Amino acid sequence: MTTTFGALAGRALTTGHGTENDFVLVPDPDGLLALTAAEVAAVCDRHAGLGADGLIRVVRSAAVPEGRTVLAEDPAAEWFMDYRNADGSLAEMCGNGVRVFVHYLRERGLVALAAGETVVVGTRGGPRRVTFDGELYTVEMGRWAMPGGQAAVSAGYDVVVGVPGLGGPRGGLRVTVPNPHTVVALPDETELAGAVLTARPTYDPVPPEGTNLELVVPLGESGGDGGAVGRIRMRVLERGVGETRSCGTGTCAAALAVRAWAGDGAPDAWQVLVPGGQVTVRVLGDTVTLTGPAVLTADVTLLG
Ligand SMILES: N[C@@H](CCC[C@H](N)C(=O)O)C(=O)O
Repeated sequence: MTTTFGALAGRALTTGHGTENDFVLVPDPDGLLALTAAEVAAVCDRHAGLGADGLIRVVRSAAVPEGRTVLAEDPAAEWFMDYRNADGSLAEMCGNGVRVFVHYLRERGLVALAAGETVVVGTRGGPRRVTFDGELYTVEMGRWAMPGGQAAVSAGYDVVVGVPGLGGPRGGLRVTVPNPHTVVALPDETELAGAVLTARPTYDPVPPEGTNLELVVPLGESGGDGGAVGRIRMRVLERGVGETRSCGTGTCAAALAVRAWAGDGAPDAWQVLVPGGQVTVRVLGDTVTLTGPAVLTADVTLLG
């Protein structure tokens, strides 16, 4: 029986997760690996491979063209997160993955990052500043956008989404962070639980770059010393993966959509509850931050 791990066979890899959105980390500091989509899909396969929602190649920015583009914008971005979805497709950004990536760099001594310090890393979405507080990582996720603009927010939606199990089409709001998301609000957790995310949803119009889909239930707001905090329950269907237990960029999109729907006076801070845990999203004008945990689970070697 042969495997399809190709260049990844025999290599020392590490697994980890951020709120149970799980990844295989592949060290390739000098950018010598030419990974194919088939190899990535084989490693991420949950039955015939290691199993993961995505693969992250850990490479010096200077060693790959996309990393050199980031370095031109921010020379401090020594390391580049080369993120691939489980089907081998590329994505602009991974909010849970970037925390796990920085945790890996710190644990392996590839960056010095004490509590309270910040590191800049490269991603396809541009440079990202990540701060370690001694326990959690906060990622400055960059600029967000709603492609449908104020008209979509006022209407409440700019895409009609058909989700199996929901019994009829729903309105969705597009949000880019900068990868594409469509957020659909549901009235309660019973309806959320009834959505079937193993079957393909329909979109009208069809998003040209594909989309991640977040189903959200707003759970209200509570006051606190730092101001009001909103809470959201979320399930996610990731582009290039399937249903996952968390999606960092998706939690940002969810918070941004619910905040926009709530209108003036809505909180800037949001706790987003996902099947794999919870993260905090803070909206800072036209940018957003994401705070959450990162865990490494195993060092493994794939057999050839
Ligand atoms: N899980 C990620 C998002 C990964 C990329 C996404 N599937 C896409 O194709 O846009 C996250 O934590 O943000």
